[in-house]
Amino acid sequence: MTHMHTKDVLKLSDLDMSDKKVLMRVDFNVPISHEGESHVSDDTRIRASLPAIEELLEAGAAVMLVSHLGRPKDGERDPELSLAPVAKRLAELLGRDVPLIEDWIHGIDVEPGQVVMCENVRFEKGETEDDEDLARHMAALCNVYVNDAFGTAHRAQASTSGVAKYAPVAVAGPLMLAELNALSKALDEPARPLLAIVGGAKVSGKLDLLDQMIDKVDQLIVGGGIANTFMKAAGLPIGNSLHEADLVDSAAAMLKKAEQAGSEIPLPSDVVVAKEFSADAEATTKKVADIADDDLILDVGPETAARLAQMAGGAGTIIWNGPLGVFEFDRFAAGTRTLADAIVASNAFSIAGGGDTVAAIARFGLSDRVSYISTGGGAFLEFLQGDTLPAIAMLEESARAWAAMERAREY
Ligand SMILES: Nc1ncnc2c1ncn2[C@@H]1O[C@H](COP(=O)(O)OP(=O)(O)O)[C@@H](O)[C@H]1O
Ligand SMILES: O=C(OP(=O)(O)O)[C@H](O)COP(=O)(O)O
Repeated sequence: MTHMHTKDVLKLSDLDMSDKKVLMRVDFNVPISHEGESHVSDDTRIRASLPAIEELLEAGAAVMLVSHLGRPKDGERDPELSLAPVAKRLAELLGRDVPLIEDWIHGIDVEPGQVVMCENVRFEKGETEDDEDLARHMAALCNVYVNDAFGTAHRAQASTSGVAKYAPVAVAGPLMLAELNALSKALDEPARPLLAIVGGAKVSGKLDLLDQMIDKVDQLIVGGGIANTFMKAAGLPIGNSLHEADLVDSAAAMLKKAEQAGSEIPLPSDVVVAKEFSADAEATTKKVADIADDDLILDVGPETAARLAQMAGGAGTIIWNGPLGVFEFDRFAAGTRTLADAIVASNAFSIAGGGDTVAAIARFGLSDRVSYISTGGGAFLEFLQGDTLPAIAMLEESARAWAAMERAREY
């Protein structure tokens, strides 16, 4: 289905990293709990980056880590989105100090064999717009830029794209390469039927991808805010639930397209609703027709969950990004849990990814039973479309420039 020739990018072992200042983009956009002292509630993405960090430190590099966390307003410092809990967790995992640098864009003091964490890159104005000036500042911090952030490879932003243009050289990290290889292999000739499950809260980014996906997969299950948008498109009541009003028309067009292609997108017949978005809100299970104007749909109901679980049981390959409901609240976790149980009990090759999806699977204790856990969610959905991800395109460009320079040296 998709092919990635990893020879087209440079990797860590292609360069001498000793005494080099290395700026490495990682995806530490992890779930944070603010109950008690703020802490990382799922560290999968941090652990996945340890091999790259350790390899660089062993090679004698000075390591500066850059990541975003959440979606602060461009250039605004939201204390709830500080990477402080992440730096703390990373320090525990590495067994060494990891200072968090608040003001880093104009220069960082870091010695070979040392690692520092830069504060949330989305606190810097222009990051999400791939601002050239910001990208140049980031590039000026380093001798080598490494991109190991597969989870953010679908974003063309200053720290994932622009910086690679201006840094002396840009290379792919080991997690980035491992993810691309594993997903290419798994999705090359998938066992059929191929089932995709797309749920969660990032409706606008993901719903757009479904149109092409309908042509590639045999079955599609939607959940979370995406399912709500489809329900509205089908004329069903959704009360006050999360959805994307601007995309209702395109959801309606997709329902029609799927029906014509003979691959129905099943919509919930029952749901679990609440009157407020909170862990101890009263949970009521009802038929879709009974949803009231002030209801929030926070999970699928048991009848729907059983139907979706049955679909998972019959699949040859399952691709899953995005929980079916608000699994962080126990009362609204049953739908996601039922589906996760069915996925791991099936004979399908299962691929699951995304910050929250992976956290849900870990919460249910099922991580070891999914065939492949990816650190990417939206990134692997975009990878599925078959186009080169923007961050990878930049690494390829840098590798071409590097090769040209090597040839010129031989002249
Ligand atoms: N019906 C719903 N209403 C509001 N939020 C939802 C609903 N269903 C799921 N969610 C939320 O979606 C979030 C995950 O969405 P998303 O970021 O798209 O997934 P991922 O991080 O796995 O890619 C979870 O925090 C979950 O609570
Ligand atoms: O968590 C991420 O994506 P995911 O929710 O699809 O797993 C990435 O860090 C990208 O974050 P963004 O969607 O705010 O750019």
